[in-house]
Amino acid sequence: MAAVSIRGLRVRYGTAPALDGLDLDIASGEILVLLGASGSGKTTLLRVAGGFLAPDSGTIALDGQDVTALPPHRRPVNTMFQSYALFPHMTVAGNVAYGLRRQGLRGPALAARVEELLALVRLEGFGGRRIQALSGGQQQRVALARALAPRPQLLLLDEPLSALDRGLREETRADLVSLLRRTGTTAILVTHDQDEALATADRLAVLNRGRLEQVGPPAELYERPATRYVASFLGAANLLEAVVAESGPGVTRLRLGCGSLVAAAGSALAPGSRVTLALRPERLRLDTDGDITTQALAGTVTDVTYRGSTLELALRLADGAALRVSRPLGEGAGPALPRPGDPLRVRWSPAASMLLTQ
Ligand SMILES: Nc1ncnc2c1ncn2[C@@H]1O[C@H](COP(=O)(O)OP(=O)(O)OP(=O)(O)O)[C@@H](O)[C@H]1O
Repeated sequence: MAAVSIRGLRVRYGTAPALDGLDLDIASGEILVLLGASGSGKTTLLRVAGGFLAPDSGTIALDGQDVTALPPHRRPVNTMFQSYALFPHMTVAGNVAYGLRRQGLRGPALAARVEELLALVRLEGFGGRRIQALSGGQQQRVALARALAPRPQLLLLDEPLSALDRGLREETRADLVSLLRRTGTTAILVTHDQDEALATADRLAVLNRGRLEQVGPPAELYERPATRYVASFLGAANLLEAVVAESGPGVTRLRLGCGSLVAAAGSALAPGSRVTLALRPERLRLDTDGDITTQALAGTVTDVTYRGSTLELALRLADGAALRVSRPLGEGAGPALPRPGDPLRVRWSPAASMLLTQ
């Protein structure tokens, strides 16, 4: 279980940089989740960390020891691939034992360690099974046991749950986190799934074009995104262009494209400067909710989607800008649902406004 220190990592394929001078520190035992659009450099970072790709420049160190030049089998890092890459002709025990044999473990010590690992992933008694005779979830656990077998100081997980169907994903995700915690494993996990990222990460790192846009605990990135990319990538966000009308202590007044003047928490922006106001759909309320928020925008309903636990509304504002609203549906919410064409006012508190300048 090592602390990881990545400094100035650069990788180029041809001319375009896949990693563009990346710095990242990961604490010992931490689960860092990498999130980013397709092509942002996530796989490239895992390949460099695993030793499968040499960076053009930069270093990666584990507990202060530079491992940048070490080949994959010489560094205390293991990768669990999206495809699991299990050996289909071997048994479950054979797969788990593979890396241990390469480390020189034999006989009863090897058998005991394999049993220990199978117990860890709740597959006791499955050692003699063929890989093809396992469910997807069980194969995932074999792959995890095999990856953890040599006690790697850093575990790299590339979309570890993507092969599982939805029902199994949440259960397996919780198992995976508990296993990483129990073994104290430092992990970098790549996922495309935002919910999974928010639920799994100690810290999230959002990559955009080979650079880190923001790194921090999930709630911090969700509540205080630093950039438009992070705001729109992590959860849904309405992004409204605005001009700063005035900026006083703790509060900024903005003129939106639809002409409305609204207040947002935060200050120290020059009047006249262009900003983006980001609003989470679930932080918007309907006028009919009758609460104490201070400002409203008028729009027309363009689309209504009933999701059982929530109602998703699409609105169009006076200037044509679209606004998404998500409201929880409680008891008896059925009869009075808004309909396309209805005029509707949405309210929100200044504290729910996220002001973005980049
Ligand atoms: N072997 C390669 N040769 C040339 N370009 C590559 C190669 N591998 C990746 N790239 C490019 O490098 C950039 C980063 O790719 P990478 O696979 O790291 O992204 P990613 O974030 O993992 O994407 P995805 O989510 O689609 O897996 C992309 O622009 C990609 O096209």
